[in-house]
Amino acid sequence: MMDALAAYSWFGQLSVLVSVVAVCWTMVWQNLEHIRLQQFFARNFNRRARRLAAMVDPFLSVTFEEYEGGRIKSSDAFKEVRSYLTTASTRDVRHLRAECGAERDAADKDKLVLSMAKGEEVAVTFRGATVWWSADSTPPPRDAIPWYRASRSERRFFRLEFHESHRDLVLNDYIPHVRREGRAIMVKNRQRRLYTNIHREGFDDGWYEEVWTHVPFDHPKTFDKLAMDPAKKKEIIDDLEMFRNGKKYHNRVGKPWKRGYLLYGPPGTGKSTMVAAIANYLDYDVYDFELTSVKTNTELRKLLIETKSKSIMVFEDIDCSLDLTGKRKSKEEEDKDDDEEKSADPRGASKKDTKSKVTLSGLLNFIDGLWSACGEERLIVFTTNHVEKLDPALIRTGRMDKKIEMSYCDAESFRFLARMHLDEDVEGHELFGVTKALLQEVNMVPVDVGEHLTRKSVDDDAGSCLARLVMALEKAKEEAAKPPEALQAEEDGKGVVVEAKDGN
Ligand SMILES: Nc1ncnc2c1ncn2[C@@H]1O[C@H](COP(=O)(O)OP(=O)(O)OP(=O)(O)O)[C@@H](O)[C@H]1O
Ligand SMILES: [Mg+2]
Repeated sequence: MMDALAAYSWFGQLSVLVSVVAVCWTMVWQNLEHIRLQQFFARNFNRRARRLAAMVDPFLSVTFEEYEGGRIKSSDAFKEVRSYLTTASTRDVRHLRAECGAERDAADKDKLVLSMAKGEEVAVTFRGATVWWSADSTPPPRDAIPWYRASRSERRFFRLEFHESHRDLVLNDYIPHVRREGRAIMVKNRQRRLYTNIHREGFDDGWYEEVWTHVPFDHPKTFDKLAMDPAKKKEIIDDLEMFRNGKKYHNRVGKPWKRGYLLYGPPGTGKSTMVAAIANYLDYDVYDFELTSVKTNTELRKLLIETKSKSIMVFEDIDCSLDLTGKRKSKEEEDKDDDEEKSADPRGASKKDTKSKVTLSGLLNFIDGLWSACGEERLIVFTTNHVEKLDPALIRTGRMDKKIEMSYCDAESFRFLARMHLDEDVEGHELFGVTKALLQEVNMVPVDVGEHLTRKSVDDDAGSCLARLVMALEKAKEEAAKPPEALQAEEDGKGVVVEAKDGN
């Protein structure tokens, strides 16, 4: 009994002692050196845990995700890795993805650009070290923003795995090497594209919607096939050259690297052709904005975000696409319009829904608002037949930096077109001088001059083509002499642009 009591009292003292030590320890831990002590223990524990992990799994990995951070633009590193793997992966991988590449010559026509498919893995040896690449994806987040394409698609990524002993080699040398190689392959395989924002029926499966659809861009027109004043042509080429090499300049003055071109003139004077020549000269993609298919300013901005650098954004016949003749609407007026449309009779809804609500201010913001600075090296080109209809704000310097008038065929352009279409020097021909003289008196657009100079049968030669052109010009001259009402009626019937020169 005594022993039991003694043991009980001993345990009681021990528990008091333990409690005191615990309280003291807590005080010391929390108040005195607690930060350093915690770090000391944590460090020691982590180091041991890492050593243990390294013994079990000595491999490290780097992930290259398609969309980083805010997921607004796909990552350059991802694209570079994908291109790099087109060559690195094709030998060992069993499942490949095939895409068409650039067609530089006939031999390239049948070639495909191959890359590894999802779920595949490939080993690559770099300076004696073996690394492994794999391609995979994760499903999109449940809270994806419904309208935003990138957030609705699966999140693709490449994973690079390597042994810990190659850490410095991989991070300092191999990854930069992959990026360089990837960029070089991208340039080699790049196929220029013509994009349109007109949606294709049945292509939006409700899950993955592209705002732009594209076809390969292979327009044959170049500057040396475009008839215009040689000095003017040189000026444009010089301007494009300065723009292309203007990275440093734009950085220095703090300007977004973009430039606006306004091409104006009568139908058939080569405005669209000039866009093709510029795209071919700069080797840029072309985004053809069909504004009548863009329903709101937000949609217009979305299209802008999805365009790539080194591209031309074209707005053809801008005066027809939007009502730009009126003054800019105030915010209240725009809101009122919105409310009216929302409360509109449902029977009229389909008609209202198809109407573009892009406003002038939306377009002005597109050209030089904050969002216009995302991406670089981009030309914005407007074409119009009626420059006088455009709001001055739209074409002021800074928005449209270069204004190019495309005009009727003059003597120099005629010489150029005759040589190009007839493939021979016709300056010595007796009808050459006659045609030149008639072109001084009558306005004819290059498309019509070219059409008359085109051989229509195997029996056609330079003489018969020139004779046809002379006849057309003489007819036009006669028509020009008629009263304006009669002339208008005939023009409407023919659809050919013929115009009397001033004073004739
Ligand atoms: N200056 C030119 N040099 C060479 N070809 C030309 C020129 N102008 C027009 N053409 C030829 O005429 C055709 C029509 O030209 P284009 O479509 O570029 O005219 P446009 O000014 O854009 O007309 P629109 O205002 O109706 O859109 C093209 O096939 C083009 O080859
Ligand atoms: Mg055109």
